[in-house]
Amino acid sequence: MTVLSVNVNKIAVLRNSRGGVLPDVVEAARCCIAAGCGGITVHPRPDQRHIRPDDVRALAALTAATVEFNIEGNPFAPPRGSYPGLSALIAETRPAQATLVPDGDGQITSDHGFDLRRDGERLKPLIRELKFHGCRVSLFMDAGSPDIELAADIGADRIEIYTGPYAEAFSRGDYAAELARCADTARRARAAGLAVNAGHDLDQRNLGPFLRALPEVEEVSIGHALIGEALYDGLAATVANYLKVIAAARS
Ligand SMILES: CC(=O)[C@@H](O)[C@H](O)COP(=O)(O)O
Ligand SMILES: NCC(=O)COP(=O)(O)O
Repeated sequence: MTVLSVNVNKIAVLRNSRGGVLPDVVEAARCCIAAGCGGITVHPRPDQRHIRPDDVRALAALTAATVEFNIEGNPFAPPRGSYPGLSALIAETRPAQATLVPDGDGQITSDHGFDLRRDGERLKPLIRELKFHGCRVSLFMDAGSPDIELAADIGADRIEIYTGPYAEAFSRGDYAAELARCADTARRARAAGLAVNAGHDLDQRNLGPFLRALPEVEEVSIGHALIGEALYDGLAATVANYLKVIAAARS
């Protein structure tokens, strides 16, 4: 069954907007876990616009005996202030999975995958180090990328298909081509011995068609839409709704 990993970045956005401690990121994660999600995801960024290093530490403790913890980030981003760098944070907290994403600070969100012909050799030792810390390593990749097989060559365990273009096409009602591109990317990944994750802008409407077309997907990480929908329907009920969408797609 495809695992739902809830990204709680947006809880931290709301918390940081007032400079206090509420809403509590750990309490939100606890609620998602109690509702049945199989993982918690965070994307601590050097500018600490939302998830901070102490959030990562607290969530690592919460998830240690419950569900998978997935930390996303750019492994090339240098330490800044209390942000120790992705590798240091992972060495300290030992998450089940590290998802490497080539984001810069100037981006409002993730909007592209790796160019492994440019960055593959630089990533190799970092992937080795993360695996030494016991992490499964996933690389954020564009659907249709020519570099999928390279991800396996440099030691990654999984790819995460960037589903932003699919979600955008779905919202336009013209998504067959993007979905086929994602499905072909998943097929190539599996043929190269990689497992397949997926994420970005997935929601309760576009998730079902996506999963039906990609039976290989091991994990979807979903945050922005889920937290937004939870403002209307409640967090536990929204997580339960996503689990129903996943179960229906896999039945
Ligand atoms: C890699 C990915 O698609 C998500 O983790 C996205 O980066 C979320 O980051 P924000 O919550 O900062 O938009
Ligand atoms: N890897 C994708 C993720 O963690 C959440 O992305 P989004 O649902 O916030 O767009």
